[in-house]
Amino acid sequence: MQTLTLGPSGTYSHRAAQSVSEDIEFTESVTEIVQAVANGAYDRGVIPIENSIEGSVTESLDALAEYDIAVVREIITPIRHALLARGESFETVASHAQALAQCRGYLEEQYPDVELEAVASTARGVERAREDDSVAAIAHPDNAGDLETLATDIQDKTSNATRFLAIAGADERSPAGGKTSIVIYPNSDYPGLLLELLKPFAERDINLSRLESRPSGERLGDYVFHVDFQAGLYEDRTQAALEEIETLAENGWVRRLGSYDTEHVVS
Ligand SMILES: O=C(O)C(=O)C[C@]1(C(=O)O)C=C[C@@H](O)C=C1
Repeated sequence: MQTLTLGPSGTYSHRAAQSVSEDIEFTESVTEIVQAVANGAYDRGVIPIENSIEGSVTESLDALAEYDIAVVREIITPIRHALLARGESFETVASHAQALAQCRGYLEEQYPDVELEAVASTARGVERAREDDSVAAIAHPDNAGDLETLATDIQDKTSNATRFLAIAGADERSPAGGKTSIVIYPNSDYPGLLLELLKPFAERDINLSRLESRPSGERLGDYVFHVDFQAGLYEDRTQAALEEIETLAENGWVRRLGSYDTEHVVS
């Protein structure tokens, strides 16, 4: 299965994608991954969606609201960062913005004067450190190669974990699975709207595992809601809840991304 994920080789996305396929290619944009799967250029994509310290990967959420794809699996993996460099004297730390944020406390305490450089991925940061001895990288320790591992486990919490989604073409959307993701764009605004959108789940005892709002981009204060819940699309209660939500969102749209199961990858 041809799979596209965030590169270059050695990213955490790459590690998660290895549980999906052996045939992996790379790009340095999450939006491009979703786009390439939506237009059929790849069978699968693996994208980071949420981190336990830093929260949403907003580019991923926005791409899921924009392109018609299916979510077919959720992959949760612990994230343990190392500090890698050609030597001990460096002036800049390069990594993915999420990784820099996950190590904020460590960096402020140990290296208060370094500059932080956000790059497309952790593995791209490693390439920067390889090219330039004034740059250190934050990445998975397996990326060290000829670099020195100056510190390990530098994330601010040992429980640091990221949730990835495996995505496929819309024709592979499945009703089966213990979890479902949907995106709601009500395109209206009145007191109690969000309460009304959530009631159909509460009334059927469907547990929400996540609710995130993102700007619709249409006008200030107008939102798209990303909702994950612990039930499958195959269940009657899910279908009934979604029918009610579709009626409430008749000025906008509801996208059913699909049902899926969770895999925990420890690597
Ligand atoms: O840069 C990487 O290695 C990625 O796979 C991206 C990413 C992210 O976007 O959250 C994935 C896991 C970690 O949380 C840090 C970075």
